[in-house]
Order: sequence, then C-alpha cells, then structure tokens
Amino acid sequence: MQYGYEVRFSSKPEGDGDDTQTSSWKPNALIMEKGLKYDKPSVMKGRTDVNSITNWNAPLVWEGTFDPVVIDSIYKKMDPRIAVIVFAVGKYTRFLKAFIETGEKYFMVDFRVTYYIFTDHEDEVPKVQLAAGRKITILTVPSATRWQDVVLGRMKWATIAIDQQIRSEADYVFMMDIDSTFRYRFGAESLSRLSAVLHRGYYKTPDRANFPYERRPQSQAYIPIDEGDYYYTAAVWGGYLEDMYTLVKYCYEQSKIDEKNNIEAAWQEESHLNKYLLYNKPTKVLSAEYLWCDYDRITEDVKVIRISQIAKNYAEVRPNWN
Ligand SMILES: CC(=O)N[C@H]1[C@@H](OP(=O)(O)OP(=O)(O)OC[C@H]2O[C@@H](n3ccc(=O)[nH]c3=O)[C@H](O)[C@@H]2O)O[C@H](CO)[C@H](O)[C@@H]1O
Ligand SMILES: [Mn+2]
Repeated sequence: MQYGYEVRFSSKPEGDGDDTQTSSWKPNALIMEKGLKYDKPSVMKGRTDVNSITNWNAPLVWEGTFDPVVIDSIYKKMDPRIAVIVFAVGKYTRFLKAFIETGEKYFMVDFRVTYYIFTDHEDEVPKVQLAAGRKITILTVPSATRWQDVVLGRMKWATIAIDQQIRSEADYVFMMDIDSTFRYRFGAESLSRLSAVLHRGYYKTPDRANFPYERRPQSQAYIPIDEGDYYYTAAVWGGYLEDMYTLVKYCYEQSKIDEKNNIEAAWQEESHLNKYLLYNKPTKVLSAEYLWCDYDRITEDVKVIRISQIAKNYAEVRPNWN
C-alpha cells in the first residue's frame, strides 16, 4: 500500500530517494526500443476529418494521430518525472478524490507522477492508493475570499513552488483545474516543450475576432481583434519544467502589472496564457479531447474524451459570485 504523503512548502524536502534520483530524460530524444511490434504507419492514411498540424508545423493531437504503443515506448525510455500542479482551495477539495482516482486510471499510466496539491485544507486531502512511482505532495496556501484570487494566485504559488522545490523533482509540469475527471487515456502523446489544449467552446470558431481574448489595450493580455490562432484553455497545459516555469511566471508577472493598473484580464490567467502562446507558439496543440465537459454535447470529431470538467454549481462552490 502506498500513500506517499508529504506535507511541505518552504522546508527543504526530506525525500524518499525518488526526489534526488537523476532521470535519464533528454529533451527531443525520440529513441524507441528495438523489437517493438506495432502497426506500420501510413503516409496516405490518417484523420481526414480534422486538421492534425498547425501552420507552424506543430502536431495537433487527436485520437488516431498517434500510436500509443510507439509513443509510450519512446517516452518510457526517457522515463520523465511528471508533476501535476492542482489547486483545491475552499470547497474545491471535494473534487480531489475523483481527480486523483481517475488520474491513476488514465493519466500517464506507468510513468512517474507526483500530484502537487495546493490547498488551504490539508486535512481534506483524501487518502487514495497510488500506483508504484506515483505520489502526492501537499503544499499549503492561504484561503481566499475571491475566486479570482485563487485562479490568479495559482500562477504566484506555482512560481514559488517550482523555484523552491519542484525544479529538482520533475522534468515535465502540467497545470490543471481540479474540477475534472479523467475518462480515457491521457498519455505521452501530450508531452512536448509546451503543449496547450484547444478550448472546447471555441475550437471551431471561424473568426478570430470572436475569441474571448482580452480586448482592452490597457491590459497586458491585450490581443488586437485581427490577431490570434486558437483559443486555449487554462484548465490543462503542460511542458518541460523550465518552459512551464517561464510561462507560469509570465502570467503571474503580467497579472501583477495589470493589478497595479487596476485592471483584471477578462479570463484571468487564461487571457495572459493566450497572449503568450500567440507570440510563443506551443510545440504541440492538444485537441478539445483533452478537456471536454460533462454538460456539452459531444461533437462528431471528438472520438474520445480524455478529461471532462464536472458540472458544478458555481454559486455553491465559489467563495464569491461575479
Ligand atoms: C475550462 C476552462 O477554461 N477553465 C478556466 C475557467 O475555469 P472554470 O470556470 O472551470 O474555473 P474554476 O472554478 O474551475 O477555477 C479554476 C481552478 O481554480 C481552483 N479554485 C478556484 C476557485 C476556488 O474557490 N478554489 C479553487 O481551488 C480549482 O483548481 C479550479 O479548478 O476560467 C478560469 C479563470 O476564470 C481558469 O482560467 C480556468 O482554467
Ligand atoms: Mn474548472
């Protein structure tokens, strides 16, 4: 039985051996084991109903655009340490159990994963049995009276935690919303220097002017009406630790400048994230399969749902309304 619980923040990690273990992970090394059996890839056949490449030549990942056997073999060779950063502040601790339990079933199965749980209610973190090589680290953060402070605060606390601790413990970092459950494989095909997920509500929006980007020039997140590629969700994003650190810190710093100027971006850190990713293109774009939601009809092109956002009563779970 492994719970692997540790509670710490500013203190130096004690470690169980895992933390200091050097990983064999190397960026960009696409080395596959010998003798692996898998279907021959075709140059002619593939998904024809959706685009699976961006105009900067990055993969746009859908079910059917990768072979899990091949991808897993490559990334298992690197055996990266994967950090998942989630916040469960106030009433959001109720989402932890299902998130972790389903994560154990579908998220990076057979990989080394640490769930970093940032919470103001350590005692409400459930005991979930984890597979070998996986653990939970609890980090305490202050409570909040505005949900906006929690969602933006994520950028601040994640910046500090990466600096103080996570940098020496992980190769990849994912930032995720906690109000979600895994439903289907979410695996190594999602790994790259910087991977962002298309927001399910806007992935088919034909006109970029209709993206909910921040449109006020006074905000650091401002994007002119005639610019933009896609609208990305801030509920799931990931990449190499240092690239993620740069981006998380960017969102934190930009929102601090906004705060000084008495402005809050339309969709908080999501607006800053979208601004960054417009000018610093992600190296993989993950389709809306990677974040759907319980209350939206499933569209024809979405063959599987890997994470689904739980339908929740905003007024009931959030500390404030609007
Ligand atoms: C699907 C999607 O695009 N999600 C975005 C959308 O989220 P949502 O409307 O889904 O926001 P949300 O209520 O899930 O808040 C985002 C996350 O912050 C944490 N939290 C929030 C409030 C609180 O009291 N306690 C707490 O722990 C928790 O991890 C939660 O999952 O808008 C937010 C900002 O407006 C963020 O950009 C989310 O990533
Ligand atoms: Mn959410």
